[in-house]
Amino acid sequence: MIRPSQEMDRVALAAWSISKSFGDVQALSGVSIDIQPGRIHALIGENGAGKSTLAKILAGIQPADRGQLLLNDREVEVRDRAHAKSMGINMVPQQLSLVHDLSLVDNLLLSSHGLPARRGQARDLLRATLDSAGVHVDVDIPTGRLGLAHRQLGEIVVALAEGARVLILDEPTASLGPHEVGGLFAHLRALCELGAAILLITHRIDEVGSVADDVTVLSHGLQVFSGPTEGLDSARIAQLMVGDLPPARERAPRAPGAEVLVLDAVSAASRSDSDLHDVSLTVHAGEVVGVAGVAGSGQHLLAEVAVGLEAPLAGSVRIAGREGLDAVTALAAGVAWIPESRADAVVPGMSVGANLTVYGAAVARDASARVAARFGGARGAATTVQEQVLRAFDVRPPRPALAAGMLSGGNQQKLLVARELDTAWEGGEGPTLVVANGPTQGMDLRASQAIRDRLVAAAERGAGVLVASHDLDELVEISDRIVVLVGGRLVDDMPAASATSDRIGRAMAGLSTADVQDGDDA
Ligand SMILES: Nc1ncnc2c1ncn2[C@@H]1O[C@H](COP(=O)(O)OP(=O)(O)OP(=O)(O)O)[C@@H](O)[C@H]1O
Repeated sequence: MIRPSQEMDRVALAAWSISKSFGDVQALSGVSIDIQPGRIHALIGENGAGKSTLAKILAGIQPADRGQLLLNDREVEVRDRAHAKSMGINMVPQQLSLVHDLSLVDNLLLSSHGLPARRGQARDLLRATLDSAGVHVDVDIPTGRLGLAHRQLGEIVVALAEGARVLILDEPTASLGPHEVGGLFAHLRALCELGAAILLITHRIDEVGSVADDVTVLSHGLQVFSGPTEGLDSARIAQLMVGDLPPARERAPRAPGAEVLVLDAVSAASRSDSDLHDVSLTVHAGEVVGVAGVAGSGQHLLAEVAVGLEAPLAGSVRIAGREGLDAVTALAAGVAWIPESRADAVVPGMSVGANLTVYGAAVARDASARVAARFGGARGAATTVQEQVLRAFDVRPPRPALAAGMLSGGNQQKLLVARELDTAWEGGEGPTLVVANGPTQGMDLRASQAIRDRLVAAAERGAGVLVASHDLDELVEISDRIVVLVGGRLVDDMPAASATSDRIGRAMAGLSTADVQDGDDA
């Protein structure tokens, strides 16, 4: 539990009537927010609503076109990020900013521009912050070797070591499981009690009710609500955010077909996840297999093995009937790949249209395959076709010529899903196998539902679908079977009909599920 030993200076940050546009996109129009010390303020809204833009303005990363910022009721001009940090305002961005090859100590040296000036000082400062925070994270190993939850905490601890009093957290829980989320919130609440002011950007409505004291809801750059959460239930918050949702897609009955993915006694080694031990798993055509597990249980590595990005140390992997496929060949052969981090599959400097034509995972791993066209010339051809695909997947704005990095995080994810799951390109032929790791992370309610529907539709068209998610309700909704990973071993394999969040949760915790099966499911 984060327990700094001393009370912090109490800093209140407010923004009044902030507007910001990018070309003809009005990202924010007259938005106001009041972030008070000792309180957690949630900032929510659909993908592209303007949350990250507002957060970046508060943190001095981007200037507003109009509006005022007030620190403890005094108007301030936040010149840049370093200036914001000097006033105690710091932001942990959506894509974590720690350099993976560097330790927390070196990351602190890097981000604090030489203050502290020497490694020894930086280490002392971090250790003191960690000690007072009651968090145990190795400050000397490369942060890429830390689990995701520890990296997230590491970012926060680095921000605290830099003197943060107002902490802006852009979707810190998007890739964490329920257990890690609970731990993180306990830390945040403890920080609040010592006087920190916290702005929490999230898509998880349940978090707003359970952890936030205040909430601001944005929609299309406009503020539709700002005030205490007291008296607001989840349904009302969801309605404020996205209006009324269409019902989930009806499932058409389908019989499992041929084997499209077979892992036979696979063991594999990971740098940042659990190693896999003796994993055997088959996915058939027409079947959705869900993978559950607390963060770092091996689902990341399992997904990478399933698309040929990681070779097993022992055992065999057969993708679409072929053994020993590398990722580039597998992707070209009709495997759709939605990795855990969209940064591994969307190239921000390339246009949205060009991103529709490249290999996903190969982008990050293999520079020589960087612009390998997966669909020959067909995809590159017609801008109008690209526009149609972007609209079909609700990518906003649907402009092929825009650099992909200009899209909001959620819209980049929609772009990735469009590239991997759209079928129009290939004359209606969908992928043979879909491997998706956390496909709805950071997506709003409507977009999450649309992605789930697309995955089920892919299975209905005959693809085998392997999907890992921390959202257990999501797995129960779309899967035919759910397997559970604990420490890199498959410990359970249950038909969806007998899977409840409770039963999966017990299996994830390494508890017996037999009694749940008999009793609690009823
Ligand atoms: N640098 C930029 N250049 C052009 N447009 C931008 C830029 N940054 C943001 N936008 C646009 O501003 C709008 C708001 O984006 P923002 O990233 O703030 O949304 P968000 O609410 O954080 O979305 P998400 O939940 O998907 O992360 C979007 O339409 C986005 O495309």
